[in-house]
Amino acid sequence: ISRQETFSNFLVASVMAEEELPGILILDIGGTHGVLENLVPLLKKHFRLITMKEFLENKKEMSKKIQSVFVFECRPTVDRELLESLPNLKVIGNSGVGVDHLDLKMISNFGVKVTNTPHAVADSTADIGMALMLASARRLVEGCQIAVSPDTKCFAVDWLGVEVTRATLGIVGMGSIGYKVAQRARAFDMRILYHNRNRRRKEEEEAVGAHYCEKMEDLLQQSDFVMLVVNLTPETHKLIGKKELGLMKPTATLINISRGAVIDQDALVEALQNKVIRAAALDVTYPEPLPRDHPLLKLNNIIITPHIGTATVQAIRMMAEEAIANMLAVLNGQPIPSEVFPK
Ligand SMILES: O=C(O)[C@H](O)CO
Repeated sequence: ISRQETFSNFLVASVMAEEELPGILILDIGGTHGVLENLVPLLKKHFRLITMKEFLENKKEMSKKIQSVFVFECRPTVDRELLESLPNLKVIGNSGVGVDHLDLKMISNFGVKVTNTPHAVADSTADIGMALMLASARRLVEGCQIAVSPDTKCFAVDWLGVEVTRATLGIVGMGSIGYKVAQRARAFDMRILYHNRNRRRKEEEEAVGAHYCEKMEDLLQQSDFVMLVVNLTPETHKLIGKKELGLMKPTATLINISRGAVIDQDALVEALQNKVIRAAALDVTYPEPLPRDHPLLKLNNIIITPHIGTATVQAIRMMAEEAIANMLAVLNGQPIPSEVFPK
């Protein structure tokens, strides 16, 4: 069954009056430039939307109606105070795959389920990984700056890039996003290595021509491009530090599309300053955004994008659809497509 079909099974337009629909509270990071507003009609088919303003103005009545919280854009968190004020809350639908901003144990102690959207994010996040790899390899950002500067020199040999084609890509974290990256990298004739907690099935490895490295060190030593696609957990916090950067080739590029805290940023600054590695391309940092005087922003062998892995018209909508399907499944007592559990 295609992803779209799976979602639409759950997306039966509601025939209930707005008053009878389960109440949903939306948490967002603000400044969404109308993106969230575009999702409102979709949410309204299945839920009675309760805005934060409405909730705060009439807490007593509103809090009883809220059965779901929709966490838009992965970063706002749900704290104990909010959980204590929502006695009928059953589910937190996170739009996005990463749930490191949520305290899963605490939430589960309130009897509330958490769901995420691994399917909806996979293509767009894999695309941003490829985009960062290509942009860094071919020095696209510098190229743009040179093209618009008054003393443009075409074919400047002092800023040559490197080729992605036939290079070795090491994927750290071969979940659904990592696998999509491998599928794309195959089209570039890349040699693909991967490191994962669990080895993928033989057929899956063969389909993309990926070789398993039991030890991450082996992958780091051999790769021209290392792409980080792991979830942020206590085990992956600062997974890449001074020692790991030191194992990489001086010509290698580090790409991060997972979470900023997977890299020890101080060690990365040092490695980039001392040319321990060639370059880095990051869609994620900590904090986000970085303070304007952060040393990473002063380097010229780095590209940083502001966590835009899922910032496409299609992904945002699919994330909302997948989150809605999850939340409705919880509320209707059906099997939950993507539930996340505390470790
Ligand atoms: O976790 C994810 O899916 C993305 O980071 C969403 O922003």
